Amino acid sequence: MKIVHVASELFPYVKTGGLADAVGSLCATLAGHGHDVSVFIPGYRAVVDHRDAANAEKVMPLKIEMGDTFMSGDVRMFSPRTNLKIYLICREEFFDRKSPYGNGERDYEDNHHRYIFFCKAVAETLRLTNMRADIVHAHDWQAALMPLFLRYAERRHGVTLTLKTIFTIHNIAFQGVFPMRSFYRTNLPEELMGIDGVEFYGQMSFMKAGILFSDRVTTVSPRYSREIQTPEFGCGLDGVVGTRAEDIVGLINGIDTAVWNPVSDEHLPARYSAGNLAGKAVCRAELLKKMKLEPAAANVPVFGMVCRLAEQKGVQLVLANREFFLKRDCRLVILGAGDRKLEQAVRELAAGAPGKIALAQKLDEALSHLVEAGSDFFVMPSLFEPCGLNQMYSQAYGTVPLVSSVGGLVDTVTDFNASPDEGTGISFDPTAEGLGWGLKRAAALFQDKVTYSAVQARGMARDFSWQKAALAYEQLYESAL
Ligand SMILES: Nc1ncnc2c1ncn2[C@@H]1O[C@H](COP(=O)(O)OP(=O)(O)O[C@H]2O[C@H](CO)[C@@H](O)[C@H](O)[C@H]2O)[C@@H](O)[C@H]1O
Repeated sequence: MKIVHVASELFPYVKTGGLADAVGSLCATLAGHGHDVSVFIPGYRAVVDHRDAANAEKVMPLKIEMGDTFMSGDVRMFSPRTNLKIYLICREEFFDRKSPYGNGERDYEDNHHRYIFFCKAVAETLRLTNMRADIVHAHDWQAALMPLFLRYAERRHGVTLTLKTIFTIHNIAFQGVFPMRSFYRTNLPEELMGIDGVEFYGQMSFMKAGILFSDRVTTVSPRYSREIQTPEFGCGLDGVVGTRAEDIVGLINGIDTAVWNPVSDEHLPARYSAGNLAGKAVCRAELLKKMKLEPAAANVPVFGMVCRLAEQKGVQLVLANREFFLKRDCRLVILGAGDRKLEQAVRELAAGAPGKIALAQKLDEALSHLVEAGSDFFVMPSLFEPCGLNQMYSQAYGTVPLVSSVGGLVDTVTDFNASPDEGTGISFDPTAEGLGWGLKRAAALFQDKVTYSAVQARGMARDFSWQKAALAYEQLYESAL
């Protein structure tokens, strides 16, 4: 199949979160299965500067209609492996910036123009290169206008650009909602400004367009596909999602076992497997040392957390349970950055318990591997979680995950109290009390080494590979065609 992916992030070129991992691994796996895969991403500074892009071929210049004006840019392409081509939509004014979406304090004010340009440029490239895709698969709000632009370009030019369009919701909390006055930049028919189009409470919603106008919609876990049809999790789009109930399917993400594998992980000071966990103890000691924490005896649990410091990730629930960490003999390592208030609160928590609690307030891919490997428990008390990746990394690394029972966390972690013979982790309600209860159960479990080892071993034996996960996408593409 000729498959085109359109996304704002792609590991290892640009990553702010799980979207990059998911798109990167899915595309690489599909290419490995023999499909002809092209991925379009914006030519952000980090991507253009990446060594793989150094010899990118200039495909063509672009002139994109943006309302009553034309904006120029260019398309570059490189191929990091057989069957996989990465296309960069470049326009310095839009994408040559330090980070993809904002300056850390606020989002860029022209994000709507940037991603309208991006999507239009992808449609134009497909047309001018005569790519004739079987499937165009767009991810999240930044690519959500793809189905509309493709179908209108086809109508306007009398061509077929793709047979089917797929839209994946990685996180419905980020919708790309902008003032309706930006609609004129799309050059789409005015009737689309209404309630049956992109209108969302008087504004324009990119994500709504993706949900309504793609041939199929997917979410990144079965549970989340049901949750977002309810007011509690739908972020105002539950009604819109409900209209596509027949066409929506939840496909669980996988993990890239070439990158996330304790047997071969190059970021670790020692490697290990389910059969020989000696290396895990080395990683644990190294993690504590690196984070300037006191060494911990074998019966003192090390809790790890890696995430965007955002409400979604339940950081405030950890803060609400500060007494647990302060009073018990344990260690807590948090790697994360994001919301300024949460950063400040976690910094204060760590400052109040030197030697016991540490925060690394940055994005650090290598350290994230060490936290996964060196912790005994991974803390993930998300308020909502479309899929979540770290709970899967944790199981692969023999680190027992503590997760709230929402979204993909329900689909990927089995609670050991509820299922003593199958449990791979600890789950609880997404509340401060829920996490408190989970932490107490973790502390008790850690003293029972036989049960802890059994839970750990079952997690390590699970197959979360993309080899398996990508099959579901291949079946979806085939059934859509
Ligand atoms: N400070 C830091 N340093 C290094 N690495 C860091 C980091 N902070 C986070 N990460 C990494 O970023 C990724 C986060 O992935 P998640 O899937 O858990 O969440 P995210 O909410 O970003 O993704 C959204 O999309 C994905 C993909 O579909 C869904 O799984 C998820 O539920 C949804 O919210 C992991 O690889 C993690 O290790």
